Amino acid sequence: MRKPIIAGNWKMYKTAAEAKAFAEEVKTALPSAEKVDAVICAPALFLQNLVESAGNTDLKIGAQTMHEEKEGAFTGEVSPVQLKDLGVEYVIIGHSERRQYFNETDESANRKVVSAFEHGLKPILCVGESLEQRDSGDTGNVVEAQVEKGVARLSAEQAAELVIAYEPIWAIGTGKTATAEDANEVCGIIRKKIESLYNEETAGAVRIQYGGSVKPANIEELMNMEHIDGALVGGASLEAESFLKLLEAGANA
Ligand SMILES: O=C(CO)COP(=O)(O)O
Repeated sequence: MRKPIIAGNWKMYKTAAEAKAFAEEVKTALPSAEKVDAVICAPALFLQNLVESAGNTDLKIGAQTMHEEKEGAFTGEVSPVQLKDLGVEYVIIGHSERRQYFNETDESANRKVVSAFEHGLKPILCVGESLEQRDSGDTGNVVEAQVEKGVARLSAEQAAELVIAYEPIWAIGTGKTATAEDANEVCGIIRKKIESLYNEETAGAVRIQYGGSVKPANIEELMNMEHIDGALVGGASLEAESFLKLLEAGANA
């Protein structure tokens, strides 16, 4: 049985005061950590304060990206060692917005995933097709290739610990959600790919999230699907009340 994982991706939203108020509200109302992993991936600026606000509650804090090197002359970047040092636990890698606007590739995502594991962070690797790729029937091939390149050099134990987020690009921030069946089908393709690259046990352990316009109104249906183990949520993770509803749905799945 895979434990559901609900992660909020705040992207470039909120002020420090808003971030703190969110954590203070959410941390007192979390469902049991035995039932769901609750993660907020915040702008790097707020990570330290959020880790402090979350304290020893079950609210886990994640970054939205990181550099692959542990240190160096990389102006503006944040290293995995720095994140780990703050008490950050998760890191989103290869989000489609990073791929689109910041030239990230499957290869750079792979280097970051490997580095995250090396430095004791839990990576959430994002994959997903564009509308054009979906319309031309390429979804399966595109996502399989992203997964294969993304997990290169990972051991079976690491792959089993990985979280993969399937986020169809056309569903992000558009209000368009993949149907639960379509999302489940692609998450199933991802799981099969992990099985072919590793083994059945690893494929059975890897957690696969769906992301793209997830909200309290549609999460239950998504979470009922066999291969969907959680959600990576943008807009609907910004308000405490909405995030708590998503966590509740995750805990009850
Ligand atoms: O990109 C996303 C999460 O990483 C999805 O964003 P929305 O939930 O706002 O569509």
